[in-house]
Amino acid sequence: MSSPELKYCGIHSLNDLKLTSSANATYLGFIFAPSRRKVDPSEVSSWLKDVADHSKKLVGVFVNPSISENEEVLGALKLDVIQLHGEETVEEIKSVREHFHIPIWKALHHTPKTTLLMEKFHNVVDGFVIDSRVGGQRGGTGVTFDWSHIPVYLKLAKKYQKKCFIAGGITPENVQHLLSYEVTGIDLSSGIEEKNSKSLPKIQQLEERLMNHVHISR
Ligand SMILES: O=C(O)c1ccccc1N[C@@H]1O[C@H](COP(=O)(O)O)[C@@H](O)[C@H]1O
Repeated sequence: MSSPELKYCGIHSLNDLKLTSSANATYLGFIFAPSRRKVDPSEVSSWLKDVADHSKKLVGVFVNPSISENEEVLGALKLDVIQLHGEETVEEIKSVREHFHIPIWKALHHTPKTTLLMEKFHNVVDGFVIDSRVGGQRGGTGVTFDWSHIPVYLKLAKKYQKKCFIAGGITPENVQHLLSYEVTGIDLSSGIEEKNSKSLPKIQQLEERLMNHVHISR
């Protein structure tokens, strides 16, 4: 089994960026939507100049953005991926693709309709992020969904040759259980935070567990 791709999301300070840049995630995510983790693109751009390692892929998380909102962020920051975490339509996603020509991941909340939505969106996206639905919250909830549904999501993503990240409430404590589903991507924000900031001990604990799991599985 190969190691899942890792994304650390909700980086919202220079210190968060320093900690996550020197860790082992491939992707770092920034929230450009209403959230306590919302960041300003020009601020992120200045933080990036302060970190030694620029090799991470940068993901911008948006909720129902207008093209001009996307333009404002992409004008200040070179993003590698746009993550759409709202109720964007197929037509809106197509329009984002045509404007920006970078990979798009659609976040879908785990509900009885999620597989139908994967079928609906697969032609216009490069990947899916499956997250928990908690009331009206968009993401960053720190709550897991019923993981027994993960195999269905992975199978569908594989059929359509799309990336599939599992999000929502993943922590160093539960990641080993998650790995038993042979997930292809892990996306977490709250689970590596302490007092609302990214925590080095939590990142280290999570990565140790990921490494041990891969080692044991060989
Ligand atoms: O993190 C946020 O505040 C957020 C706000 C609006 C949309 C998405 C958001 N985060 C996404 O939520 C999951 C991670 O959540 P968790 O904290 O690990 O439970 C991830 O997809 C983030 O991109």
